Amino acid sequence: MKDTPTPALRAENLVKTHHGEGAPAHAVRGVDLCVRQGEFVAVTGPSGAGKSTLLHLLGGLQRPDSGSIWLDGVCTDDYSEAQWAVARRRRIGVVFQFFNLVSNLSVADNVELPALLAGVSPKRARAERQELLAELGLTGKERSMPGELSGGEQQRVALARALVNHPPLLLADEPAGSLDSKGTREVTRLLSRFHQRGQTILLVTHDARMASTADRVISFFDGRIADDAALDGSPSPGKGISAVLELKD
Ligand SMILES: Nc1ncnc2c1ncn2[C@@H]1O[C@H](COP(=O)(O)OP(=O)(O)OP(=O)(O)O)[C@@H](O)[C@H]1O
Repeated sequence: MKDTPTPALRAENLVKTHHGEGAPAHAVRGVDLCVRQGEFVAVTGPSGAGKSTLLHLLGGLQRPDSGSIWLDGVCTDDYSEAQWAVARRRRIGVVFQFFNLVSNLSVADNVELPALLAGVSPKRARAERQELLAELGLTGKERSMPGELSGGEQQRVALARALVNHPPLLLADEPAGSLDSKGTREVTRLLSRFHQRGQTILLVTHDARMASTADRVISFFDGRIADDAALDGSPSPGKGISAVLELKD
């Protein structure tokens, strides 16, 4: 019998309701998800569907009301904030729409920081940073401050920072959402390149062209997976729209 490889990420029956000023927002309403090692999954769907909330849950940036998440087969149910922080340093890279770089640190320091926090030697952190910045076309920008860079350059720095510790999983929340078409093409190309080298990626995007570069596109609607399609035509690994319609009947 063949062994099934451990998924990079698995979620079971995730539920999250936000309690803000108005009525509660049922952002994620019972999501099951499995992402294979090396898979590139895009999550699309209308504004307010719950995509960002899902990504925040998967990265431990928000806690689900119920449900479980496994990273590389390890259940995170009992993770403390500190354990999630360590996971985000070593196992999960995260990039956001607005880059979230530390504005008073240089490009080099922004990229090296997660490596140093993970206990990597300064020499090794410098070498990793140099290699990634070269790969991302940012050689010569090491001493620049984030505010001196274009949006596309800042997002490439954010990608370098997210990948400096070689995390097995990259979560990207609208990474091109504040970029022009050139910046969007750049980020799309880079994600594809990292994916081709084996990086597991979960990408939230409104951009259909960007989503089409993934192996698999999940359509999110009203807090649920409405469709889950492998783009190469192989059988879908998750629920399809029919399952959701059945659920609603
Ligand atoms: N911190 C919060 N407090 C209260 N409500 C929230 C919070 N975050 C999200 N929501 C609500 O939860 C729902 C899902 O939001 P979410 O940002 O996850 O959707 P989305 O699909 O990512 O939307 P967009 O594409 O516009 O970013 C929305 O109704 C939103 O208003």
